[in-house]
Amino acid sequence: MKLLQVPVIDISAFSAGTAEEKQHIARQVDQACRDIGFLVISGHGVSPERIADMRRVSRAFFDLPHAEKARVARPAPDVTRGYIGMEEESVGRLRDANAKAGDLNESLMIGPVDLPPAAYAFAPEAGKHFAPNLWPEQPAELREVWSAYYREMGKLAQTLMRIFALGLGLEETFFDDKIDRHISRLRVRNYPAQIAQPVPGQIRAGAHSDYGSLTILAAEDRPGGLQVCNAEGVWVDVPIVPDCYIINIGDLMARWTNDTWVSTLHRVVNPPAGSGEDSRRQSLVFFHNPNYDAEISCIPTCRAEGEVPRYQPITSGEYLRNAFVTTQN
Ligand SMILES: O=C(O)CCC(=O)C(=O)O
Ligand SMILES: [Fe+2]
Repeated sequence: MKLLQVPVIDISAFSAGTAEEKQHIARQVDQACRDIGFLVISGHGVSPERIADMRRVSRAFFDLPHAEKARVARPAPDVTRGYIGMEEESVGRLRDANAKAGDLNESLMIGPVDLPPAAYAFAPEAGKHFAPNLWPEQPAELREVWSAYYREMGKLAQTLMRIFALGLGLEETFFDDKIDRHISRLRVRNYPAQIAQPVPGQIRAGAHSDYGSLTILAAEDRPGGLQVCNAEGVWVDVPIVPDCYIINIGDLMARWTNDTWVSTLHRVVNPPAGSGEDSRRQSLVFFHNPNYDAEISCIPTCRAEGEVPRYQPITSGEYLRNAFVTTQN
């Protein structure tokens, strides 16, 4: 039986657990990634204070006047840094070229906070993946709080990639050297309360799949939330469990696994009309991406002997650049 709802999985025993405990976690994660592409994790080890700090400084940023936020506006469509205003993006465009309505959220985004050696970070093949971050002047503590969170997400992603490796029948460390210079992005999305009615077809975030290896999302339980399209084509709500993260895999991971795992369509719907101020919602989203030069070619355990892989090898950096430029208005 395929999972049709997003499962909650406790990963706390992974780091110091027995081989059997690790396998148990990895098998549950493998099933979630095969069937629905999403899971909720408890026992991730990130402190509630760290998450609360992120929420607080990010909210203060979004409360600034537009002109102040625009000082760190994203410099170009393929430079995934800085501020993107309301309706400046339509994430639905990656799957549907006709998705025109702008998404009803604004966001701020950073990339790596600790650079590898310059010869690697600024090699021609690196493209803009190590472009400098654009730090707002206010609130003054944002830089420190976001940097610490970025580092912590990098560590949690490594643990998750180890669980993934075991789940895929690989050595636990299979992904380690492919993600040790990861080009991940941390993005906070602010979904303002909806006072005016959206135009027909316009929602908080259009139906899309994520691009990279995995996403770590701290969402809020507010009217107008996250839904995923399950294997029967039904939109189901993702449960918001206190102190848990929502994890999903992205297109690059699906490709890596030869579509053994699914990168699932998801969207953020509008709150019911009249929800008022209570419907303001903030998401902390960490998009984990492998090193730009990691070759994404069919993982050996993901195809039968003699079977031809579905996709050509491609580097992570090239794959991601193509995805970024498709969705910007
Ligand atoms: O805000 C959310 O719950 C999801 C956001 C999302 O899907 C994304 O940023 O890719
Ligand atoms: Fe997403």
